Amino acid sequence: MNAPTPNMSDTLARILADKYEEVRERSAAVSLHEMEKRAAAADAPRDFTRALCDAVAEGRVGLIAEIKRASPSGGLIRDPFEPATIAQAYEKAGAACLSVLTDGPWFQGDLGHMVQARAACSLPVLRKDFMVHPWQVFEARAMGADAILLILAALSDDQAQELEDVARSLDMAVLAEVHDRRELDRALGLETRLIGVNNRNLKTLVTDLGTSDELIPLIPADRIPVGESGIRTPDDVRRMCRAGARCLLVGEHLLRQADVEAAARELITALD
Ligand SMILES: O=P(O)(O)OC[C@@H](O)[C@@H](O)c1c[nH]c2ccccc12
Repeated sequence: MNAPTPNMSDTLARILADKYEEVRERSAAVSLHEMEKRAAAADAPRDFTRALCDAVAEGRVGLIAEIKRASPSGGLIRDPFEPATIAQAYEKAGAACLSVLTDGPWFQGDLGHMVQARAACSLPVLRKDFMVHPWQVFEARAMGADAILLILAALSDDQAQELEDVARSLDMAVLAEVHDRRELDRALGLETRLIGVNNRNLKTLVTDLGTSDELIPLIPADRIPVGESGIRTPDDVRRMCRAGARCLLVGEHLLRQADVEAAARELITALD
């Protein structure tokens, strides 16, 4: 388990260097075998992909609403920060799924936030973290996660395949995230139908909705495109929809509003 060589001006590389270290420490404290047992004993997963498809079939935006306290680009985003209350607001607004940041050093996230959010509602929940080792996938399921994110820019083909296989063996959904054509081609080699196009470049942290305009039309019809990051307005939602994505992952804009529920509803109903 070797971290890619960090180029210190590259944010993703720096995050990954910390993540490999974290996984090394945590998997020394709890063995892979023990984590597998905990995953097998967890509550049944909620169907993440189905929740998105149902929303779209009903004419809504399939919103994956994100819960995070902070981010490297946005700084402290919400304070006070109450994952359970936010989860309930998103559910009331009609969100299809949740995404909860669990990375500590860079997002002030915690697996506890995910546990609190999931317990407070009936929505399927994605563990948003930098997954590099099967141990983390078992840990995610053990703590209740219904889906994981696989960031192609952070993984070799073999790693992505191995992590997808573990997730599938646990009946979890996989959101494969890309931000250029090469990564898209690699993601299409996986079995998952959920292909996320991240408008944020994880090296520079700059967002550009043009990334979705370019890549979403290239996604085959048997997959489910998800537009990710930098989406703020009903116009942005319609733009993603014109590109071909009716499923969207939105965080910062919603979390900066006093009335999270109204803000989520505004985006979910933007196609009406
Ligand atoms: O807060 P935003 O700009 O609405 O973006 C949400 C989500 O797409 C973003 O948090 C994200 C997408 N891919 C990631 C990978 C790691 C960390 C975070 C992310």
